[in-house]
Amino acid sequence: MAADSILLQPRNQTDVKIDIIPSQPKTLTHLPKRPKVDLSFEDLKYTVNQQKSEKIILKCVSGQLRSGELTAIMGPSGAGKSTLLNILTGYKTRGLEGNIYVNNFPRNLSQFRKLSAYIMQDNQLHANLTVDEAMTVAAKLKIGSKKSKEREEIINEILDTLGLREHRSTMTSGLSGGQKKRLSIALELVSNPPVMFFDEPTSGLDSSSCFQCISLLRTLASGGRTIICTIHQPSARLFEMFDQLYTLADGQCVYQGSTKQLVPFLGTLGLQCPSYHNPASFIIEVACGEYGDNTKKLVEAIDNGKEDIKLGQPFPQRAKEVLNNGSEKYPETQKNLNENTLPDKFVNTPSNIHVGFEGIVTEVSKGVANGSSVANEKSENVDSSLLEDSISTTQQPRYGTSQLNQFFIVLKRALLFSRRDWTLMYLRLFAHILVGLLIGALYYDIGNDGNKVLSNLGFLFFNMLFLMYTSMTITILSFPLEMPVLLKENFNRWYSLKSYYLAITLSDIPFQAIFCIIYVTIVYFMTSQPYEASRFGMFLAACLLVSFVAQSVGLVVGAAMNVQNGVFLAPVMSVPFLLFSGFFVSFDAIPIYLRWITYLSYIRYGFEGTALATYSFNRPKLMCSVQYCHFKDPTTTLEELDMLNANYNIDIIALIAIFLVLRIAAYFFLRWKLKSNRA
Ligand SMILES: Nc1ncnc2c1ncn2[C@@H]1O[C@H](COP(=O)(O)OP(=O)(O)OP(=O)(O)O)[C@@H](O)[C@H]1O
Repeated sequence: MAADSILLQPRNQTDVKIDIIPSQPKTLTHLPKRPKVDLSFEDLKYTVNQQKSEKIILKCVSGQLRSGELTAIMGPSGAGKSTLLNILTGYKTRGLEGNIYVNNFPRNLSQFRKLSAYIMQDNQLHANLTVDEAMTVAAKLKIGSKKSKEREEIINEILDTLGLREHRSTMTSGLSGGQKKRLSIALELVSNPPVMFFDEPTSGLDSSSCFQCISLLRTLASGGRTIICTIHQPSARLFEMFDQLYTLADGQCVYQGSTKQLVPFLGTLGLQCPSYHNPASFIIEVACGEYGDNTKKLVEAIDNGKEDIKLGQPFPQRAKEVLNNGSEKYPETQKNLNENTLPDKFVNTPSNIHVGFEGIVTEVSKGVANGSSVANEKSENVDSSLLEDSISTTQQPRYGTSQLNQFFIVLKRALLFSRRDWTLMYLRLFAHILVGLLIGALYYDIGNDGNKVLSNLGFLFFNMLFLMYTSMTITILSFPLEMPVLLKENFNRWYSLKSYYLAITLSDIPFQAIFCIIYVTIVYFMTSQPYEASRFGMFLAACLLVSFVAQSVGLVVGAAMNVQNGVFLAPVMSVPFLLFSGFFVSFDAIPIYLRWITYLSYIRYGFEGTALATYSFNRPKLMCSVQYCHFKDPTTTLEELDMLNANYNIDIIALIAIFLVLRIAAYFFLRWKLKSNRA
C-alpha cells in the first residue's frame, strides 16, 4: 500500500499498516559483537542556573527506551528535547537529578559511553578528508585492535549498506546533506554501538533524503540497536516509521508509547485527531496548547513518562526492589496501570529482555505481540547476530586503540590536512620568502658596518616581531575551528584529549620550523651578519624558539577564548612583551615595579639571544666606513643594551621553559573548554 494513503483512511481502521522497504541491504555481518541495551530514566529533573534564579528545564520526567526500537523524541520548540537527549547521552551531567538505568542497572556513565554514539545535528565532519580516509581513521581509532583486512571488510560493508561505496573518493565537503548524515552514521557504526542517539537527523534534508535517513535508522534499530532521535515535526510517512514516540511539552512528558497508538490514546482523552491530519502535527499542536490547555491532563494520564502506551497498553510500572547489595532489579511484568483509561483491546504484553551488566540475562517477559507489526517487522529484519546477548564482564578498554596509536593516527590526519590545505601553506611560505627578501633588501649588507649598528638592532627586533605574529595568528584559530569535531570525536571515545592535543600541537611545528629557517637564512646572509656557523646556529635557535613560543601563545588564546576575543586579544596582549623586550627601553631604565614584565617577555629573551649571537662571544671590531663609529666595538653595543652580563644559555632555557608552560596551559584550557561546552 502506498505510504501516503494512510492519510486517506478513516481513523477507526486501526489495522492500516505501511510496508516500509528499507532502501539499503542489511549485510552488516562483520561488525564487532555488542550487547543489547535498554535504557530507562526516572524522575529526571534538570536545572540550570540563570543570573539570579534557577530554571527547571526537565520536570521529573521518566521514560523507557528499548533495544530494537526506533524512538522519536518530539515536542514544541523549547520543550526540552535536546536537553533530554544530551542528558541521556551523558553529554550533560551537571544540574541533574533522578536516575538513569542501563538494562535495569544504574547507569555507569563511563561504561555507557563505550556502548553509545551521539551523532550531533551538524554532522561535524572534517572537510579535508575523503569518505574512505574518514572511515579508515575512524576504524583505526575505534577498532584498531582488529587486523587491517578485517577493518577493510567492515568499512566496505558499512559503505555498501549505507549507499556510500561509490562516493569513497569524494571529499566529505563535496557530499550532499543526506550523504553527510549517512557518513556521520557510518563513522560511528564502525564500532557497532548498541545505542545511537541522533539530534535532529533530518534537519536540512529534503523529503526523499529524510525518508532514506529514517529508513536507515529503522534498519539499525531492526538489528537490535536502541535508536533514539529528536525530530521536529515529521511528515505522516516518516512518523509511521518510528516504533516509539516520546513527546515533551514544557519539560514534561505528554506521551510515551507506540506511534500507532497515539491517535487512539489522545481520543480516549477527548482529543480527536481530525481526519486527514498528520498525527505528528496533531500532538505538537496539542502540546502547544492549540486545543486548550491539555498539558496537565496528558502529563497525568501518562504519569509524566512512567506509563508507556505500548501497543495500546501502559508499560508495566517499575516497582523497584532494592536488593541487599544496593542494586535494583525489576519484578515480573505488571499490567495494571491506566487499564481503566484505555480500551481493553489495547491491553497487551510487551516483549522485553533485560540484560544486566554482569552478564545475567533476566527475562522479564516475552510476551506475544498481538498482531504486532513492529515485532513482526523486527523478526523479518533483525540480524540478531550483530548484537550479543550479554555485556561482557571483562573491563572493556576505554578506547579502541592505545593512546600512542591514537597520537600517530591523529598526527597523520593533521599532517594530511596541512598538505590538503595547500593555499595556507603556500601563503605562509610565500610570506616568509617575500618578507625575508624585503627585509634583506632594506637592511642589505649592514651587519658588519659599525656605522649602522642601530639599524641592525632594528633589524633584530623586526625579526622577533615578524616571527611572533606569523606564528601566533596561524594557531589562534586551530582549536576554535576544530572544536565541534573534537567535541564529537572525544565524546564518542575516538581518542583521548591528551593524544589529540599532543598530535595537534606537534603537527604544525615542522612547518613553522621550515618557514622560520627559510626566512632566517635569507635575512641573515642578505644583511651580512657574521658568517660563522656557530653564530648562525645560535641566531636561528633563538628565532625558532620565539616562533614556537608565539605558536603556543596562539594555542593558549585559541583554547581559552572564542575566535572574536582571541583574534583581538592575542596581538593586544603581545604589546607589553614587545615594549619590555629591551629594544625600546633598556633594562636599567625600566621602573623597578615594572621589571617583572621583562622576565615574562619571551620577545626579550629572543631579542637578547639574537643580539648576543651577533655581538657577543668575542666578536671582532666591525668595519667603519666613516671617520668615527661609536658602535665599532661590539662590546659598546652590548653595554648600551645592558647585555654585557647577559647569558645566551639562560635566554634559551627561559624560552624553552615558557614554551613548555604555555603548551601545558593550552592543554588545560582546552580540557576546561571541552568540559564547559558540556556543562
Ligand atoms: N544553559 C541554559 N540556560 C538557560 N536556559 C536553557 C539552557 N539550556 C536550555 N535552556 C532552555 O531550556 C529549554 C529547552 O531547551 P532545548 O534546547 O532542550 O529545547 P528543544 O526542545 O530542543 O528546542 P528546539 O526544538 O527549538 O531545539 C529552552 O527554553 C531553552 O531556552
